[in-house]
Amino acid sequence: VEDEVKRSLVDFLAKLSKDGVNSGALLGWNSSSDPCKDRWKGVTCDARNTTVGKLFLDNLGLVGELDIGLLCNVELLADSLTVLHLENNNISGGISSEIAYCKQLTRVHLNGNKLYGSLPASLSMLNNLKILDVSNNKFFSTLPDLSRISGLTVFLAQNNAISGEIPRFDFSNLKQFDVSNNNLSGAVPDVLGHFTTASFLGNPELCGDPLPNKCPSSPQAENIVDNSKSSSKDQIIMFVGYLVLGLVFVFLIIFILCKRIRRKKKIVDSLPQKAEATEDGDNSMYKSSTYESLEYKAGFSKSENSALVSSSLVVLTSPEVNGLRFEDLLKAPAEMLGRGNNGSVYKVVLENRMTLVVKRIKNWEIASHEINQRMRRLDQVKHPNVLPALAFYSSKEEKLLVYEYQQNGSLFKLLHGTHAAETFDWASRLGVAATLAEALAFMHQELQDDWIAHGNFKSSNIFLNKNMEPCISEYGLGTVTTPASSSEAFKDDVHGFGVILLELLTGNLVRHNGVDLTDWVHSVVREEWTGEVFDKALRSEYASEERMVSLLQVALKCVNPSPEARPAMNQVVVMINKIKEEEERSAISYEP
Ligand SMILES: Nc1ncnc2c1ncn2[C@@H]1O[C@H](COP(=O)(O)OP(=O)(O)OP(=O)(O)O)[C@@H](O)[C@H]1O
Repeated sequence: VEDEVKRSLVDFLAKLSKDGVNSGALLGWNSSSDPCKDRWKGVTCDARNTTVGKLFLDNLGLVGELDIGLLCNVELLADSLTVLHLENNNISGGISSEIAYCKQLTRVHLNGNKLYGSLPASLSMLNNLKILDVSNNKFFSTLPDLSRISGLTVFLAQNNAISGEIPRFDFSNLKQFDVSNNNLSGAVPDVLGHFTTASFLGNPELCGDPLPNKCPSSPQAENIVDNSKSSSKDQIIMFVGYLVLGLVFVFLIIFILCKRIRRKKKIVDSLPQKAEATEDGDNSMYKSSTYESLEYKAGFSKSENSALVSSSLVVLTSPEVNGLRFEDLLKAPAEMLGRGNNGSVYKVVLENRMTLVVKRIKNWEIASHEINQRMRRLDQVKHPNVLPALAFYSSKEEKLLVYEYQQNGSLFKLLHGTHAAETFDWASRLGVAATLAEALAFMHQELQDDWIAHGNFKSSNIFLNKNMEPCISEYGLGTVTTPASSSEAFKDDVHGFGVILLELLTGNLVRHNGVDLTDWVHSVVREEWTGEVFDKALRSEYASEERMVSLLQVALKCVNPSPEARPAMNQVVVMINKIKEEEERSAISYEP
């Protein structure tokens, strides 16, 4: 490490003493040694020990003035420093605008000090910043506009004295945001439902959703109503203008309503007797005045329709749908749930209250007779954690699959939804991983010789059943039909399983801000900072960190870029069960 870097680090720490003693001496920082080779405490270097990457100086009781300039004005250090941790000390002073020169910073943790002044606008130049924690300090003045930093996922500034309005933030990307207990004022921006009252409380002059107090009507609007100075002529013109606009609007609504009622009447007339039979099931769609049939929703044309005759729907062996006819499906009220890569998905409520999901597959490049064969084979292989197809239809023009509707949603939603993660603890996540591994291994073993892999194994295809157990859906909808390509497809499933493990461990999306989850985890682990990958919601469960690391290792084996190097699913089961046993043993030994 260059002398200039050493000197600036020593000078930086010289301004921060511990119990009146130069903390440099305590941590072994002196210009005559090397921060990397001589392992200065709190310093992490690159793999070749030539540049300083991270400073961890948390909880050291450091007292003195923060001088960011000493770090960021030295080009060699500014170009390599990615992490600055100074949490929970007694440091005072402010953040100087020179912080912008430390362009590589990704994490800045300054919480729990006595820092004051304003947060400099130059923070917005830190393009790589992911986490900025300045909470529990004495910062005042206004918040800087950080909306340009697209990768910012955590912004914490609670418990300061910051004033002014909340500037723009990219709330769609932020995972944590807290500005509670400050002096902020004005309206809370649209947080897209990502954050609750807790993030904004304790700012008496802040108003609007999600806070309970509404904002007063805007001064502009008040002006229009109250402005006694505006001439009466202007007022008359404005009044007439509003009146005309209002009338046009009312006519437009009446016109649209009439059109809708006429259209709905046509559909209702074509439906069989219904709502009475659906007393306590999911009959909301029947009762709703806006439902439309699957036939209408999916837009089956008349010519196609005549080909869709009841005898052509193949009902598989599940007793729940015995005697289901195609007409029943087509006439049942339907709601589109989404459009995936392979086609559209509809929720359909039958007359007998059963709620089904109909998946309409586009461009499934498999011959109809092969689909027939495959679905019948899949029907013979039952596992409690695999959702079976209940029925299917396959013609040249249309391919439909019918599943039972799962009202508890997907694993994807559980992990990444608004109220995600907090209640999804480590033991449950490990349980989900073990159950899925066993179910997938079972299916692989049974269907190896039929060359039927899952084909699209991902968290949005895993659902939680009535008992909140994970169930694999859409097994066997891939396009593989040869033994050679099937072995690759089985390995793709293992990769998909590895990615699900990474989602369970990190709580992150498969692709976030253009960064692939697997690449990100690899890069963090390579830098020997494995603890950072785990979901914040799991970090309180320190006792289990060893098992989390073990599960991470299993995940990394599964996502190995080379398919041959990935383990088979039955090997994965053995590895995960071992981790589960260790977890159970440690849980017992922790019991009082
Ligand atoms: N059996 C089911 N029960 C409840 N919801 C379902 C069921 N199957 C699918 N869905 C929901 O329907 C929507 C669309 O499903 P789809 O499978 O097309 O999406 P996807 O998994 O993102 O894409 P694809 O599987 O085509 O790659 C999703 O919101 C999904 O949660």
